[in-house]
Amino acid sequence: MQIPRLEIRDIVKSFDGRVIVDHLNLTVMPGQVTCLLGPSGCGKSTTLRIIAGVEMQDSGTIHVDGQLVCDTVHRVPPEGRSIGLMFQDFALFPHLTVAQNVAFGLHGKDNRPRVESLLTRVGMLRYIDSYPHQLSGGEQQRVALARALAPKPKIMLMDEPFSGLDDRLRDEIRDETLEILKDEGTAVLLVTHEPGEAMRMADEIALMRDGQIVQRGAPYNIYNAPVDLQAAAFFSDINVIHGNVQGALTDTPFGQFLAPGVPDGTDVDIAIRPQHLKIDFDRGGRGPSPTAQDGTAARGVVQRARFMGASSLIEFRMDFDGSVLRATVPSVFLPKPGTPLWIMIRRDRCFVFPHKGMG
Ligand SMILES: Nc1ncnc2c1ncn2[C@@H]1O[C@H](COP(=O)(O)OP(=O)(O)OP(=O)(O)O)[C@@H](O)[C@H]1O
Repeated sequence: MQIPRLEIRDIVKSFDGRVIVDHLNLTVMPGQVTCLLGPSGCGKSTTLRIIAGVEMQDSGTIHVDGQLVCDTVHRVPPEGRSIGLMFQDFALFPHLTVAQNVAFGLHGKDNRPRVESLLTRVGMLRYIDSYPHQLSGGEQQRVALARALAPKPKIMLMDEPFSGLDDRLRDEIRDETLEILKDEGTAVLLVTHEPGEAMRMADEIALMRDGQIVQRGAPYNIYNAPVDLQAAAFFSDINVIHGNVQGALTDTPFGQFLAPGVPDGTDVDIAIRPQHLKIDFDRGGRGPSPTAQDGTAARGVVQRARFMGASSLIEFRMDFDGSVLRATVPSVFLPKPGTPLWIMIRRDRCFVFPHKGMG
């Protein structure tokens, strides 16, 4: 069995009596990109700082390639952990040239050929004698990557390193950065609060909430099989329909939904992403005749329709209880407010959870 490049076990960290990292376990395999994804304040940066060795955990262990680097007794200092850092606040030194900044990553050794080869790798060789203020944000980011790669780290920790860049440049730089890190076989642990960024970059997403990992998996699985309503809602706007279970089934205005294993009498939330609502015409009030997979159609009236470029966002007020549901459809369709339409919910695209509220 392959040894994880990074393994953290049962890490706990409190500040002022408040638990910020709560028995957290995480592994990253060589060449793998794992994104620690979660809302602001859930403890992502603290976790990364503990792994880097700039913060000390209260309990738990960290192993790199099977070697213990930190428990509560034994502690390898940050520079001995084979860990590279690209943090938002870990900027280039303004008074040093590009070459000197990269050489800093070599622990100050003035190894010109190695500096040149790193700068070539990130496409920045021609700026070797420039100063940071002469570079754009994206160029500075490339130099920061060269500096972080210089000591050949086994693991790269990245804390929202691209958030200062504008959208188009950010996509370009992060794709390039990942390609380089994968080529080098570096394991990457990247912190972000943006689901889109995590899905784009990660081999595996670790979804974090209140200091704990609530779900781990490939982006496709996390998006399509969320562990609870909050996890579903973290990735997109979400529609929720309420029901109550009787005999493993829930009756709703959209027909019956399966709720296997849920005890009778349990209130459930049925969650569906806006792009998975199916819309059909009114046909003089008769509506469509849906298939078994679509369940029953329910009528709503368009309250608002917004053109969003590739798609339209349509808000319906539902006849059955006046609630609002949102659908996204290709933007060739932009109905007028007041238009009656019928909505169906695809059974294979919705998630049924026991009702807990959104916390
Ligand atoms: N040194 C510290 N002393 C006291 N509280 C701290 C310290 N460091 C972090 N915290 C608290 O721990 C909580 C989690 O912070 P952390 O920076 O890890 O969250 P995060 O998930 O990275 O959030 P963000 O995405 O906003 O950076 C916050 O409430 C923060 O105020």
